Amino acid sequence: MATGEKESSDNMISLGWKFLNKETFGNGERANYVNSPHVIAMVGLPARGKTYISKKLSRYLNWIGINTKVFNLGEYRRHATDAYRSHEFFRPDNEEAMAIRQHCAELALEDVCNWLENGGEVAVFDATNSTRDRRQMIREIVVKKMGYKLFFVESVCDDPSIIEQNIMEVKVSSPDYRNMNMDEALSDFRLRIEHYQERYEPLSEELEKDLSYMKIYNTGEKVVVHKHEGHIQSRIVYYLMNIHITPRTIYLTRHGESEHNLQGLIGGDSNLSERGRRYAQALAKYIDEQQIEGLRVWTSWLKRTIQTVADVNAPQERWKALNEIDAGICEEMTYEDIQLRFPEEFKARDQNKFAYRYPRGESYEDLVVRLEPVMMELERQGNVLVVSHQAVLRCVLAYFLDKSADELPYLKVPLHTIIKLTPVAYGCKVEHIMLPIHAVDTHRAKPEVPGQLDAKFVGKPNPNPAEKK
Ligand SMILES: O=P(O)(O)OC[C@H]1O[C@@](CO)(OP(=O)(O)O)[C@@H](O)[C@@H]1O
Repeated sequence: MATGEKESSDNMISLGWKFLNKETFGNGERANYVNSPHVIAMVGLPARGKTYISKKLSRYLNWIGINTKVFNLGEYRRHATDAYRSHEFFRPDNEEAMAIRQHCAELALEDVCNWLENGGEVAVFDATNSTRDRRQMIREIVVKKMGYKLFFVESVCDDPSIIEQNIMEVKVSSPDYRNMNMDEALSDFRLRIEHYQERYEPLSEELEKDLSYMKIYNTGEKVVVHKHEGHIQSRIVYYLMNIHITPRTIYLTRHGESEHNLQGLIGGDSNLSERGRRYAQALAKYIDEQQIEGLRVWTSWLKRTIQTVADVNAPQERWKALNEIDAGICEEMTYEDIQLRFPEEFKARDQNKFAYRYPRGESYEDLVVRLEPVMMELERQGNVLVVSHQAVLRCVLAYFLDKSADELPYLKVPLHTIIKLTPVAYGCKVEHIMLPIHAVDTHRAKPEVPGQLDAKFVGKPNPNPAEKK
């Protein structure tokens, strides 16, 4: 069987809906599951979390292989008008400013269309789009002229504490307020909201019955979905129903050093090494000291992760989906074994590590598909410690840190290190906590010449490599 093929029809099941529009994987291209380009247009008053939703949604869609880009109208406006001229600029009766704002919206939509014409799949139009006229204009261009799908996402929020938090976290540090002190910026921003409020027309079931949209009230307290169409829109609705903004922390770590790690063997299901066991104890102590409220612990089904959390005092769940990448015919070999026995395979992996699928095994791309339900559940949870493996945690990190498919398989996830992720504003704060127990380094950087192996991995061929499993 040629590299990249998977032998059975369970392929269709395991890779699920990705197969709707594309037959092959492992060929260097990512899945293409968008039939026609989509525009997701945000709706809502300022400080309702539209940019947060846009960025988060775009990160998720890119991670699952849908080429997505955010177009933020505020940036076009800042570009068109050299400096921010106070809330007055947003008064509905300011005709000069209105003309500039209309022009900026047209420019942004032009860029949206150009981008979608050139291979983009989903464009997120991050603007207030708070009047029916504006939404009509978007519909004329996006649906009638270009023939794309259009889906509105409205964020409705009347909880003053959420609005206040949003203003403090992101608005006062906006480039608009570069030359203003915080109090001035705050009161200016509140007046800006009032100007929008004068003309704000929420999406209406009676008056805009032909539009496809979803409305999210108070960051998810209630959700209304109207005429959503097709696969992508269902995914978006499902995703946005699962996310929350309650502060929490996610801790990621690989298992302690394993016996296989010591021997340079990939995959398998070995026990922890002596140093690995010491890491397990140190991890339990660290977690205990942190006093993390409501912590849950997730591991894979493999012995090395389960042993790593043996002394961690918190409820535990095992996820098969967190198991390490299946290296197929290369399981329990060293990189050197693979280079010697399957040189073409070894080289092919270096040429496109994300898409490369081990014969009878998996690719990183497969891993992302397998991990999608885990990430969705992670979005719903509070504090979680995820104990998994090098390849799996690269995929998890790429999701949180918005890394591309090219960067993903080379992200560094060293042994005996806790990676602490805390959501902040539009992204994630990352801290690396290295516990002081030495471990081997299993990271293989992208070689300059595909198939090349650096000294670190040479000289320990496995005397008894596993035959095909
Ligand atoms: O994709 P590469 O860089 O080969 O890394 C994945 C490999 O990392 C290893 C260690 O070499 O992970 P882990 O020890 O976390 O289970 C292998 O099991 C796995 O095949």
